[in-house]
Amino acid sequence: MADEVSCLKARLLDKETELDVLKKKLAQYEKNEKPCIELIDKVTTLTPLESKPLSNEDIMRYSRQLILPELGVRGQKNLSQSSVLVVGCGGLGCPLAQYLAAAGIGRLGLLDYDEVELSNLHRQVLHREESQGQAKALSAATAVNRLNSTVECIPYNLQLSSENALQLIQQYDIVADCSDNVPTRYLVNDACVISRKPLVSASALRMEGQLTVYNYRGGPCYRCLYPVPPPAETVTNCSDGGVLGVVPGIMGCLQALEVIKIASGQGSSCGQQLVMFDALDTRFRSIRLRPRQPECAVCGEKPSVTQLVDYEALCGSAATDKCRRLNLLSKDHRITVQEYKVVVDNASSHLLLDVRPPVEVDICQLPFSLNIPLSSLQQGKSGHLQLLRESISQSKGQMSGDGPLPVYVICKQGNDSQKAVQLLEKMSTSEVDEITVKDICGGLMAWSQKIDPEFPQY
Ligand SMILES: Nc1ncnc2c1ncn2[C@@H]1O[C@H](COP(=O)(O)OP(=O)(O)OP(=O)(O)O)[C@@H](O)[C@H]1O
Ligand SMILES: [Zn+2]
Repeated sequence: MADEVSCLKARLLDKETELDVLKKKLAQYEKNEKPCIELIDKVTTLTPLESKPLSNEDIMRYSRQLILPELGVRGQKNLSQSSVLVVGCGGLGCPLAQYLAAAGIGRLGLLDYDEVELSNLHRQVLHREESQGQAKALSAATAVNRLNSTVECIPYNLQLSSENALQLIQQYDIVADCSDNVPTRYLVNDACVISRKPLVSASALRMEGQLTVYNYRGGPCYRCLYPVPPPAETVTNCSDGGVLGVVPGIMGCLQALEVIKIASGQGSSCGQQLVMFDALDTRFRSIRLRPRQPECAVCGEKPSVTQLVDYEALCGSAATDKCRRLNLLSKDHRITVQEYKVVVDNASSHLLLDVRPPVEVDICQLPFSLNIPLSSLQQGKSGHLQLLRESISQSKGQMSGDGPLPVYVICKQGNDSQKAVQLLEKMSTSEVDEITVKDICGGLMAWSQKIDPEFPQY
């Protein structure tokens, strides 16, 4: 009888515990359904993080890393008292924020001015299909909060600029650059040097990635290595060059690793080192970087940059424009997609030259276009030049009048096509003398947006 009673009591206790867990879970789901995270559109003043002992829940949650001698209780507590500002919640920022939150970082500032798009989802793994159109900072913060609600998450729907960077960065212990443009890289660097914060920086493009920690323990800053910005037209981003989603995933994880080592107190070994990842060969290489440069404009002995400057002017490119529109040609060397549509509708004689690489032509193309990639024109590939000459004389033969043959050059967004126009103009063959060359502004993406909505966007 007594056995029976204690057995029933034990079963009841089990059921009650199960019920409790289910109730807690339900409450959590209900809480997460609501947008419980507040999006911030200006820099606010943060209170310092408190030092707290690890709770039993913390001990259980972090148990698998707590027992690592490299981390231990001291390292875990250091993590929980550290704050990290993530600049950019894209391909790098998503995996970085995810692992920092999972590891128990104290405070995460998630900064991005942009909104989630369908073409982000193959690599920006915190965002979901339902988050399309939502601010990336909010979408990332919601996902992070679902993963670890004990992490204080601050989503900034802001563009990092010379006006707000110092005030923001000064409030964080470590900064992670997960942005995708050169002006922001210089801005983040200078703000970190001026605020004396370590900068964990990574990049990923196509099938390659790079990682370095700048301004750390006397090591170089970004400007020590790259004192002068590259010419704007030589810089490629993911929407121009493409990227395999897992590559920023790997680089963002490496960034998380370095942040965790710095925040926990173990220290990073990348302070004067560039780690390069080649995804094609699945190989990492590491090179030692030159040390801090005494003549560096920002961290040198007599710095000329002591406050933030105009980084878009410095780099000759915008910090927000994802399509980075180049402006290499005068107006009379360009036509709009609407003007080109009139040419097509009137069946006026012309040659349409598509200078995209074949891999993009495979995705979509306008009928009757001649495809010669910009790279082939630049390399002066004889087969391709011959093809161009033949196409010009063929189209010229079909012309009714005597004037030069109009050649319209198109690419994805209207940058490469401008370079091609410049190249064709420099060519001094007699065939080229018989043509007028113009770039189609905004390229095929403008065609899709303004002329033919059925034409795919990519
Ligand atoms: N100055 C800045 N302030 C805030 N966020 C920035 C700044 N510069 C870049 N970013 C953000 O950094 C992120 C970089 O990530 P990534 O290159 O993967 O994304 P993307 O710009 O969405 O890519 P895509 O070029 O394919 O559209 C972007 O979300 C971008 O909005
Ligand atoms: Zn420097």
